[in-house]
Amino acid sequence: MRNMNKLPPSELKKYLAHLKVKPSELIFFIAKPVIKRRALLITNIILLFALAFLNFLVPQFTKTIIDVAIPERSTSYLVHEVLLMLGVTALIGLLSFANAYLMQRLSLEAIADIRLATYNKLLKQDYGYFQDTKTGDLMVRLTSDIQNIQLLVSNNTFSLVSQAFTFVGVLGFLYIRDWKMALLISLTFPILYLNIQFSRGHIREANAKMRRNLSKISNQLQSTFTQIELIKNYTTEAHESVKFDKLVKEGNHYQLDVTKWQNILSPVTTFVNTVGTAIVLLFGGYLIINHELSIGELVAYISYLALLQAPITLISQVINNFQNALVSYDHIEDVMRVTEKVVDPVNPQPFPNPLQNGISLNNVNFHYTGSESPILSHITFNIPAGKTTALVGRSGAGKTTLIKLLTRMYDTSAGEINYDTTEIRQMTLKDLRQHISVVSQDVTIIDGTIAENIRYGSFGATKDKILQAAELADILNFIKSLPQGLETQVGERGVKLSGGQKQRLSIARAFLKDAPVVVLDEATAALDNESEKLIQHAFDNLMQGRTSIVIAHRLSTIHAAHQIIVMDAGKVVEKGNHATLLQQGGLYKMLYDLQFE
Ligand SMILES: Nc1ncnc2c1ncn2[C@@H]1O[C@H](COP(=O)(O)OP(=O)(O)OP(=O)(O)O)[C@@H](O)[C@H]1O
Repeated sequence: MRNMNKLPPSELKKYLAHLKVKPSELIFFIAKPVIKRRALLITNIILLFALAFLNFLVPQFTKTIIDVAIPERSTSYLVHEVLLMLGVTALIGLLSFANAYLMQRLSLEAIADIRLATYNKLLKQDYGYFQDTKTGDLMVRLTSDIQNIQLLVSNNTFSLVSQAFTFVGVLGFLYIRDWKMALLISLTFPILYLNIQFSRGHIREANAKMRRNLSKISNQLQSTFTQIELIKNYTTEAHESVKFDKLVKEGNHYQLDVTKWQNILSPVTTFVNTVGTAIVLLFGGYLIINHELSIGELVAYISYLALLQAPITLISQVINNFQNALVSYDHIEDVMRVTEKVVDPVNPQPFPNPLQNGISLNNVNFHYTGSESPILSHITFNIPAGKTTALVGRSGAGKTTLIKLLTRMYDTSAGEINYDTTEIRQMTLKDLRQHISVVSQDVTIIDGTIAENIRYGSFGATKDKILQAAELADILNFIKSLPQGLETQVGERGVKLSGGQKQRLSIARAFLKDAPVVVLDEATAALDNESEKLIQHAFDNLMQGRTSIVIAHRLSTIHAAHQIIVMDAGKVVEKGNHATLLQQGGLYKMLYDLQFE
């Protein structure tokens, strides 16, 4: 996946000014999973230092060849030194390979820890968190943001450490040999650094704009193809063409900007590097003429110069990677620092199974975070064990919200919900939710086979159990009619399931779960009579002997409910059974009459 999350430097600066995290926190964050892999880390550090030392050694062979072997006219010494040089270079190649491979392993393993921790933290978040956060933002955190951090745990960063070591060593060596020459060379370093920073800044800016332009172009293409009927009916081809042309030209402008800065960077860098070489040649040449330096030493100095220039290029890259990682870390910390509100108790009580009395709601109030107006107020009623309670009311009355409280997707703002005598917050979320099956209107079908869909959550279930659950949910005949039966792929590419079939599949899933409490949210979408009967039959089977709460949209289906709770604008306005409520002539009767007019 292309990393879309690298900000252009102009925005990066603004972002960095408002970060909630400190650079030291990022270092600690990355260091933790890296240090945990002690063996890999130590091996990599040893390899890096060995490489730094070997790189320092190579110019010494050239020096010896020019200064000793050639003047002494010793062929054996010459061959000996050349072979040694080749051997060391081959060793450098081998160690570089091992270092790159092991470094990548360390990086991938450490980042896997961070990715998993972020994913687990997200999974633990309250249901409400996902309602309030954009899915796209969460996706970016787990992909591009993590990728930015991974760039920091890379060979570049680590080799910067070893190159810095070489840098200090070589520069120190040069200062001791000839401080004037070393000083003059050092003067070229800030120029080199500023040139790289300046040009790279422009390249990054233009690159980021180019990425945005590319995504605009792809959006324009997508909307053109999906809205082709609209375009043709309103003859807006010319209008769309002008928009497209503008985008392409904008892209060209950024592309040319990248080319311009890349082509400024490279000759300027070469020139500044050559100025360094010229200084060495001038000074070195002067020293040779005065017999203060050997030719071999001069050649070695020129090789050392390259070792001094390499970390300067690298440092600019690492600084940029660090800044990007800092922004991404801030994003990840946004997730990490959210504390869940719906949490397990310190001393949990077990779910009272089997329920003796049922579920009671005492003076329950609720409002969503951010909205002050109550969605539910003063809700008090009992849901008797082993019987069916129906919730009815106009759209928006708060029925679904009430059900979300029963499974503790949200905590009540005030009041209590008790399962027998155990208050809902005294049980662990896992224990509570394992004892409740929810069949909601928006059935979730996972991308997989029919068997996988039924088995979801009861992973150990045998094939016989799955078939039994399918039969009880009135979906077995349909499954048998499919050529691949239980192994048929549903989801994106597979069989298209009808709304009714999806509902019955989720009822089968609930049968397999076999929880003592069931919550059914009847589908509001109109189903044909046959499908409705099948679902009703499956529902009746599921409710048999269980404590059931059903949100009924079609009032014909709840004649037999033990109790009907009528809600309006977040309050319970009527309670009773079908006959008594009709007699009362209130809201229930009105809704009922409306449906059968
Ligand atoms: N996540 C949310 N944040 C803020 N308000 C919400 C949220 N979900 C629902 N609401 C509001 O809460 C009220 C009750 O909604 P709820 O879904 O509980 O009603 P309902 O009785 O189940 O309706 P329907 O029969 O149409 O499904 C509505 O006014 C709705 O706009």
